Amino acid sequence: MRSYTLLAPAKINLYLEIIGDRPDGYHELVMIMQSVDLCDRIDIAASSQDIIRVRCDVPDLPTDRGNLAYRAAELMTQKFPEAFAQYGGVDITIQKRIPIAAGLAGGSSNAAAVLVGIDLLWNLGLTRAELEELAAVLGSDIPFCIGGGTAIATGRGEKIAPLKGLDNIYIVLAKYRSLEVSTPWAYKTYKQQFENTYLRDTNSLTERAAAVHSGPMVQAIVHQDTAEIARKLHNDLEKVVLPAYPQVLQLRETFANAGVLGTMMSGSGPSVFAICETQKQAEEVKLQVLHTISDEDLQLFVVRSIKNGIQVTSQS
Ligand SMILES: C[C@](O)(CO)[C@H](O)COP(=O)(O)OP(=O)(O)OC[C@H]1O[C@@H](n2ccc(N)nc2=O)[C@H](O)[C@@H]1O
Ligand SMILES: Nc1ncnc2c1ncn2[C@@H]1O[C@H](COP(=O)(O)OP(=O)(O)OP(=O)(O)O)[C@@H](O)[C@H]1O
Repeated sequence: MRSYTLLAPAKINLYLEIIGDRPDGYHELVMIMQSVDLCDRIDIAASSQDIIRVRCDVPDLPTDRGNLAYRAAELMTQKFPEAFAQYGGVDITIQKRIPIAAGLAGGSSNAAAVLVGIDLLWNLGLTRAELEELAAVLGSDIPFCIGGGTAIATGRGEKIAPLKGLDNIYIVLAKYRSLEVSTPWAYKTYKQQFENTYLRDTNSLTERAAAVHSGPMVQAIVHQDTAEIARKLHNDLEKVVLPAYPQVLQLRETFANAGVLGTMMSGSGPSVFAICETQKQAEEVKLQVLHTISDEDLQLFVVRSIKNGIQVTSQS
């Protein structure tokens, strides 16, 4: 039976601006996404049974349709019934390293890895654009996770324009294990408070996205100017999450006091990341934050920006 091992990286949002809402209940966004080298491992193997089976080393995570990896495999069986009939089912094994419900797109990245893995397993030869289109059916963050690296994401987050990849930037990620923030809650609360700022016509939305595309954050990325990137970090969802979750605010302040180049919440939280000058500083900041907030519930990781999304590491 053929099998593939894939690495599914986490993402952070260097920039997240909510510019409008949509008839489908989602929001119009302009985001700048960045993959980091904190990865889950996904093993995908052809199965002698005509079923999808998901196994995961985190017992709390569902292994049925509640798991995004399962749903990605199910989508492939629906879209490519002939290949499913020819090759049979799939066994998916997930080893989690990315904190769950963290704003780091862990589940999204797992789903992206399953799409890429089944494309290989079934010899479908799908293009990046075709994989992104399938990914968008499953979730807004999943298309980015396919190609990863550094990219602008617009629409509800599913339209991806790659940017020049950043050379090693060292980042500290922090998350309280037991703290979760609901993404629908964050967007709903933002709408309740800031709907008056939403752009209403297509031209204004396009113009705003174009302005971000030629704006200071993208310029900083083009020039690989880490300090400037760190100064231009932005996330509109902080406006609703920080007041409601004092622990997230405390992480932001603790990082800032540790002298990092810049710090921001990722996605809808509750993870907070900090951009550091060097790997050495990142390691020191991690220790300093662990010392300042002496809480066993707090997880910290030193990670590095990477230029790729889903990667195949071995096949047999
Ligand atoms: C916060 C981010 O992680 C930033 O990258 C994403 O915007 C969220 O991406 P995601 O988790 O893949 O989101 P989805 O699974 O597509 O949507 C979850 C929920 O978030 C809200 N949502 C999401 C994306 C978007 N552009 N507008 C929204 O309002 C909707 O209530 C939706 O029901
Ligand atoms: N393979 C998976 N890995 C992690 N969570 C999953 C997975 N499949 C389903 N989930 C569910 O999805 C929810 C969100 O988890 P996930 O780790 O993807 O959040 P996130 O990092 O906030 O995602 P995003 O940044 O895309 O909003 C969790 O409540 C979890 O139960």
